[in-house]
Amino acid sequence: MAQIYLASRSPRRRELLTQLNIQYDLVDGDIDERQLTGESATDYVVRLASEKAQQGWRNSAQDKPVLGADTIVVYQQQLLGKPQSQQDAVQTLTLLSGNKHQVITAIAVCYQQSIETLWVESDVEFADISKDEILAYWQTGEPQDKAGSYAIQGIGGQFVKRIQGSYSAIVGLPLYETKQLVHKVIQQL
Ligand SMILES: Cc1cn([C@H]2C[C@H](O)[C@@H](COP(=O)(O)OP(=O)(O)OP(=O)(O)O)O2)c(=O)[nH]c1=O
Repeated sequence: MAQIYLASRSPRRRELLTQLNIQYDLVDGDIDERQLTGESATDYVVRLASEKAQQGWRNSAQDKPVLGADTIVVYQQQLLGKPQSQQDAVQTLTLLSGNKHQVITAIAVCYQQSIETLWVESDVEFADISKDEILAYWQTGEPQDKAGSYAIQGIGGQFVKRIQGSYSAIVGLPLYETKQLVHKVIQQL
């Protein structure tokens, strides 16, 4: 029997949750992901995770907690989302090349009127990457649905020199923190 609902389309999040041995059913948590004017990166990512969990709650049978999550990539206060085009991805990866950026993942667990949230920030340092490498990477199809136009768990892993923080959070769900938060909410039921 499932213990929670997961409000996510992301195959990475499903795999990470399976790693925790948490049984889940899927529910639709689609929301409008636009950033509000003046909203900080952390406020934004926490709000999106919360809205996904709340939307999931509305779409569920409302008999189990709902987990939602969101991941963003930030370079010098600038939010680098999923690429809209090849040009967009080239621009993003050119900014990340040879520099350090942050990946922030927020999770939210919603049950009835209450919601618990947390966020995890990691630093990622990229090697220098050439325009040719960026173009070849775009051709693999991997950057398309990834925040910051790369996947550390895939081919993009070769661009990463160093990380400080949580590897699983960069992929999409911080394993340690997710386990703590889900168990805390389940115990309160
Ligand atoms: C930086 C980075 C991001 N990503 C992914 C994780 C997220 O799936 C995605 C960020 O987009 P999100 O909007 O957080 O998630 P999503 O749209 O894929 O899924 P859902 O909203 O349904 O839960 O980028 C990686 O897979 N690897 C990485 O190294």
